[in-house]
This record gives sequence, C-alpha cells and structure tokens, in this order.
Amino acid sequence: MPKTAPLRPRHAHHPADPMASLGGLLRQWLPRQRWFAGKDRPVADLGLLSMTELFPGCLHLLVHAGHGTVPAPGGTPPAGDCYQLLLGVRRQPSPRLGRALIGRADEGPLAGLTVYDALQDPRMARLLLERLRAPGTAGPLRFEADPSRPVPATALAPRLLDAEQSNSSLVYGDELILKVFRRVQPGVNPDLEVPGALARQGCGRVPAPVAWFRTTYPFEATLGVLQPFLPGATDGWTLALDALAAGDDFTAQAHALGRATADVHVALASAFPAGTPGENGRTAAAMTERLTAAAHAVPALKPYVPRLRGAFAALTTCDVGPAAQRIHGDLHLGQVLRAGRDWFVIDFEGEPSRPLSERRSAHSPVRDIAGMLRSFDYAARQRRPWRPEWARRCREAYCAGYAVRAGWDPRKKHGLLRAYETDRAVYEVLYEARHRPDWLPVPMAAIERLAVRGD
Ligand SMILES: Nc1ncnc2c1ncn2[C@@H]1O[C@H](COP(=O)(O)OP(=O)(O)O)[C@@H](O)[C@H]1O
Ligand SMILES: O=P(O)(O)O[C@H]1O[C@H](CO)[C@@H](O[C@H]2O[C@H](CO)[C@@H](O)[C@H](O)[C@H]2O)[C@H](O)[C@H]1O
Repeated sequence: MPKTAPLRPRHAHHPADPMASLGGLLRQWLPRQRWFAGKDRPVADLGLLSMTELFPGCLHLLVHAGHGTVPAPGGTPPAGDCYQLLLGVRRQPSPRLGRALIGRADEGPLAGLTVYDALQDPRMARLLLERLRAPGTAGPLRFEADPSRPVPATALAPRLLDAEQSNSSLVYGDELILKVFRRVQPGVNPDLEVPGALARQGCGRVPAPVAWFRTTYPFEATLGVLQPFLPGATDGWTLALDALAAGDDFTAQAHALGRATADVHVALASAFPAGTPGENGRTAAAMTERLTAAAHAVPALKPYVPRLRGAFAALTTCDVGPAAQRIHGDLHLGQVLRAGRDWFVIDFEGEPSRPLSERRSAHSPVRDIAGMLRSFDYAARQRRPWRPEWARRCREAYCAGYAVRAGWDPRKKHGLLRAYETDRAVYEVLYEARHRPDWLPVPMAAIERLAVRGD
C-alpha cells in the first residue's frame, strides 16, 4: 500500500523526518544534475513537499530547493523550485549502481541504507512502465492513459537517455519514451496538453501522448508523459553539427524545417482559442523587464543593457505582426527530429524557467521562429572558425520555408525578429549561466552582435 508522508516543516530534524537522512545527500547530488536549475546559486534550504512509496524500495519525492533569496509573499508558493525525484533505497550497497549512486544515509529513519537514482535502475524503470500501463493511483499520484492509444503489452527493455536535457527520459525498446519532468510547477504541463490537442486535430508532426502521471499533492501538477518513440530519428542539432563538420549545406533541411514549423503553428492556431491581438508596447515592456532581471543575475549582460533596450523599444514603431496564438515556446534544433523524410516537433514544455501560466498563454509565433534562428547561430558557433555564412543561409532558407506554408514571410518583420531574437538570447544567457556555465560565451556573442550591429 503506497504511503504518503504529510508535508513536514521544511527544516524539521525530527528523527522520523526522511530529510534528516536525505537532506545532506541531496544537497550534494542535486547541483550535479544536468536538469538542476540552480547551479549559479547555493541550495540554501531543501524541504520535503511529498513522499510516496511507489514500489517496495522506490520512493517518489517532491522536494523544494530554495536559494534563500526572495521571501515568499503570503507564504505560498515558497521561493525556489520544486523537483521530482525517484529514489531507490536498498540495504546493500552495490558496485553496479555506478553513476546512479547518491550515497549512504548516515542518520534519520533511512540510516545505513544506500540511496540511488531509481530511473537508472532497469528494474525500477520496468515497474514504472507497468504502473503506466494500468491506470490507477498511488497515494496522491494518478496514472492515466488515453484509451484510444493502448500502451503495447510487450516486455520492453528500458534505457535512460544520456542527452543534454532539462528532464529525464526513459526509452523502452525503441517503442516508447517516458519523459519524467524534473522541475515541477503547479498546473497542466503543456508537454501533455499541446501534443494531445494537436493529435486530436490530426496533426501528424507531433508524437501523441499515450499515458501520463500527475500528482494531486501538494498541488496539481503533471509529472511524466509517455509517447511513441520515433525509431531511427535524429535530432536537428546532431544533423546540423554533422553538416557543419562535413562542410555540407543545410539549407534544404532548414527549408523543410521552416515548413514543418509553419504546419505546427497552423495546427496550434486551430487547436487552441486565439490570443488577444498582439500589442507591441506590452511585449516590449515584458522583454525589458526580463532583460533587467537577467542582467541582475548575470552581470556580464550589464554593459549591453541600454542598446538591447533600444531593440525592444523599437517594437513600438513596428507593425503589430501575426496574431498571438499558442506556440511551441522553446523551439530550437534539439526539439525537432528528422525521421525518414519528415521533421517532427517535440517538447512543448516551453522555456522551463518561465511560469506555467505564461507558457500556456498565447504569444507571437515570431518567438518560435526567433528560437530556431538563434539555434542556427548556436550550431555555427560550435566549430572554429565560426561559420556565420552557414547560419545566414540557414536563416534565409528556414524563413522561406515558413513563408510557403504560413502565407507570410518572417524576413519582412525585421523589427519584430530582432526584438524576439534579442529576448531569446537574453533567456539563453540566463539558461546557460544556470545550467551550463561553459556555454555562456555562445549567447553572449549574440548579445554583443545584436547590441552593436542589430542584425
Ligand atoms: N518521440 C520521440 N522519439 C524519439 N526520440 C525522442 C522522442 N522524444 C524525445 N526524444 C529524444 O529525447 C531527447 C530529449 O527530449 P525532450 O522532450 O527535448 O526533453 P527535455 O525537455 O528534457 O529537453 C530529444 O532530444 C530526443 O533526442
Ligand atoms: O531542455 P530543453 O530542450 O527544453 O531546452 C533547454 O535546453 C537547451 C539546451 O539543451 C537550450 O537550448 C540552447 O542550446 C541548444 C544547443 O544545446 C541550442 O540549439 C538552442 O538554440 C539554445 O537555446 C534551451 O534554450 C533550454 O530551454
């Protein structure tokens, strides 16, 4: 019978408090995880939000990692982030745990037990798939499935993806992929909501969810989504880097990608209600606010702030552009998969650091286009010497492909594109500072270019 720990005081050191066992281990382990979004700040406090025994020897946890910065207004929600952890707990340490090992608890109720990342344990991964095959509950956790898309009943060998990811994904026998969200926010995750809605529209460019799990405590939130795995697919980032390494042209691929992006935008526009008409003044204000916050967190941005603000201010003199609608929200080369002759679009979660309400609202489709244009620049900067011509040709081809399907040409919206690219580069600076500080020079180079030359 699954057990759920009630919410305990966040700093409790009561002997029965599991954080007395896990706190020290997780404080060390969390910042080393690729998906942990607080690498630029020490974890000031770590609290247990919920704990459920999912299977014998497997604990499901939601923990709050605070950075001791902004006090929470009204007490809820607390400042910081909520993370989902699946922890294996066993009596005997095993050398086979390897990189999955988190450590041995020295005190508290789990004293003497070995704790590890359960997603790296094939037995636990299989049990998780079994749980998703059979809808039902475990404490506050709800396992649900789309009855029209049954999960295949065959035994499928699991493997944890070793990708540069914001979450963790398990692939089952090249048939299914389960994304376990790491940073959890209250509400429905768009990566469940959007592909489901697009599938109902008959949009074939997006793998549709077959099962998912969510929690009802301490708030409603989506925790994981199971989708068909596209076998033999290669992501756009890998294809672009291969093309660059071989000195190959990528414009045919970029053109097809532009067409695929427009197809998805058209499907999104009919799957969701239209947004309120775009108002460039408000957009410019929001972008400026994000820039100010980013420059506060990453001081290297500060010298560029006045000129970047100019790019946003110029929005007020631009034409209003395409209507706001639901968009992808974090479109880049890593979010598109080429399988056979087709491009598929994945990961509709949006930019993980933005509030869920913002990610689920309507935005200009130019934002997605700018994301992909920035991605060509990221790819071109992976090799020395930098290949600006390669990126420029990809941009042209991508926009031309987009125009074919969407009926309007992004290249004719120069002011809008510049503002959205700048906003995206600012986001990337913050993202890299928090997740991959070694990559910071990539978006910083774009900041310099956009601030100085504006192209
Ligand atoms: N349906 C799928 N078929 C094949 N590979 C997939 C599929 N969905 C995701 N992937 C692979 O998993 C990687 C990470 O998925 P993604 O949804 O982008 O996770 P995250 O949000 O953690 O970055 C992708 O780059 C891709 O290689
Ligand atoms: O994890 P997600 O795919 O949801 O997106 C986050 O991580 C991305 C990196 O993995 C990051 O993308 C940035 O780096 C990419 C190369 O690794 C590049 O193609 C993108 O253009 C660049 O923005 C993304 O910003 C972040 O949200």
